[in-house]
Amino acid sequence: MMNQNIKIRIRDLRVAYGKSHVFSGVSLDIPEGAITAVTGPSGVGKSTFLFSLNRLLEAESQVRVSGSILLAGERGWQDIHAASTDVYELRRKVAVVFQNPNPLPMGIFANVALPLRLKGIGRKADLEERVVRALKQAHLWEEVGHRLGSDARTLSGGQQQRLCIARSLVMQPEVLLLDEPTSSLDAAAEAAIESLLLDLKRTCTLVLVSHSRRQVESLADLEFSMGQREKKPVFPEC
Ligand SMILES: Nc1ncnc2c1ncn2[C@@H]1O[C@H](COP(=O)(O)OP(=O)(O)OP(=O)(O)O)[C@@H](O)[C@H]1O
Repeated sequence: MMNQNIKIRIRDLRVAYGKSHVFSGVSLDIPEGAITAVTGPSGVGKSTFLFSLNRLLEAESQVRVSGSILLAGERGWQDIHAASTDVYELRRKVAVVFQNPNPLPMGIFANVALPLRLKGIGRKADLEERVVRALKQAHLWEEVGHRLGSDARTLSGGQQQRLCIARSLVMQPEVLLLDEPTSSLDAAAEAAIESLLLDLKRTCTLVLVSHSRRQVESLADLEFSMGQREKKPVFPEC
């Protein structure tokens, strides 16, 4: 049964790149401990919407975001755009997994341990305990536990994607944003990730951009379907 607590409350969200609006007036409650699928035609703004949820869009020049996004926490609602919000801490709580796996050119253990090391956690026993836990949560431990020093790029595509999920999980996020995480994978690797996502919703709130109707129907507790707006042509000056 779906937990009905709200984890993210979005009101009147609007995003534009320069003068071009991607979407406006988006209001949505994302339930805690559930999988919310974001669907819609190509170019409608699914990735843009997803990356607005942990302020990743701010890395883009010319982007304008308005409206409110509130994150539920132990001390009530946190406005993610408030001056008091630490953006690095926000991205620890609301982590992202991208479409293509992006392991760093280093060992399997080192990849997962990196966010901990960057945070100043360097004690060997702490690192080992947390990395093993994340690899187990990502359903990868059985396959890599005996070769933790191997270069992560020697893993298969599906294993690399689960490694990237482990690298996010090691910081114990509350929300995981997934941008078409299986689109570059074969059917077996896709099935492994899907079973992992179903497990993860026991500890995390998941927001999943997906183009696969089958995937949405088998995984999602809620679907947020973004509709295509009619766009007027804008010709460059010549
Ligand atoms: N950095 C950027 N600068 C300008 N326009 C951008 C930028 N990033 C995205 N856009 C535009 O914003 C719109 C939405 O893009 P977005 O990638 O969010 O769509 P999407 O629904 O995720 O697409 P797809 O399903 O193809 O991945 C598109 O028209 C795109 O061209």
